[in-house]
Amino acid sequence: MFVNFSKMHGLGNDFMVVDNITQNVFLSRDQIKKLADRNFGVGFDQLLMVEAPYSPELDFHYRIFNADGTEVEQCGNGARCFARFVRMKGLTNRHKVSVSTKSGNITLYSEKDGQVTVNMGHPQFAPASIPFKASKSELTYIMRAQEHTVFCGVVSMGNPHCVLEVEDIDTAEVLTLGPLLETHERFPERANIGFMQILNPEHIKLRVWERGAQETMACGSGACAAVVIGIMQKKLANTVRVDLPGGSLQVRWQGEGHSVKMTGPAEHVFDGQISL
Ligand SMILES: N[C@H](CCC[C@H](N)C(=O)O)C(=O)O
Repeated sequence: MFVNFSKMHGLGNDFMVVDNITQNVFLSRDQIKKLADRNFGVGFDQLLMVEAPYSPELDFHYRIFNADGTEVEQCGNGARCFARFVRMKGLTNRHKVSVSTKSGNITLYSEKDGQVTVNMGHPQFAPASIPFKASKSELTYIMRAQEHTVFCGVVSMGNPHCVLEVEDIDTAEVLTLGPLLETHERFPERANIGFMQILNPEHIKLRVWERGAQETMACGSGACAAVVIGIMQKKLANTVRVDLPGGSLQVRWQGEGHSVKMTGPAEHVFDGQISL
């Protein structure tokens, strides 16, 4: 079986994007893990599948698989690349597309300057919606992992996020605390772990240890989660610049009852074909 794909990235968070409308591709978890391998496969953080919509009022269905082969509910950087891919491949000529994901519907807007804005939907805080083991919803939780005790915010952007505030992003213990918290027993579906340094209410720095992909150059849903947590803790304004190792995103949120908007680039690197 041959699979045609595009290699794309959002600020270095990189993707293998497959048109599963004009192709009929089924990949097992093991095949996805092999394709994700940066030495023996294509190499990517996530695999994105473009599929036909499940209902007439939507334009596409959007499936996301982490490098470890697990299917997940949301990928913000991937959504921007999805928007560029469907126009680039002639699957639509619309600047605004509505797509369903495992966790709900999102809307993608291809801007004239080449950037893409994603309406990421409403953040969810109820522990059961994350999912997260807690008796009630709190602004800040205490988490213990081995010898570490940390204070964090927890939110779902469709996918689960745990956000810690740190003094200095460059010395944050991302590689030790990240995996410990990703697999913490209080996260039954695991979680993405964000390390946020607040420079001022309109500007943060962020590193993310991603569930199923380790530390990535950028995490779109993680940027939204960090801004939402910062706003809930009354430390951030409603429009924030988020500097990630791979570049910057703009995240906007007017508060509870509103959806989160994220704007940033989406780059096409090359097209390829792989035989399986
Ligand atoms: N690792 C995430 C999926 C990809 C999210 C990230 N690449 C983004 O841009 O939002 C998870 O397991 O929920």
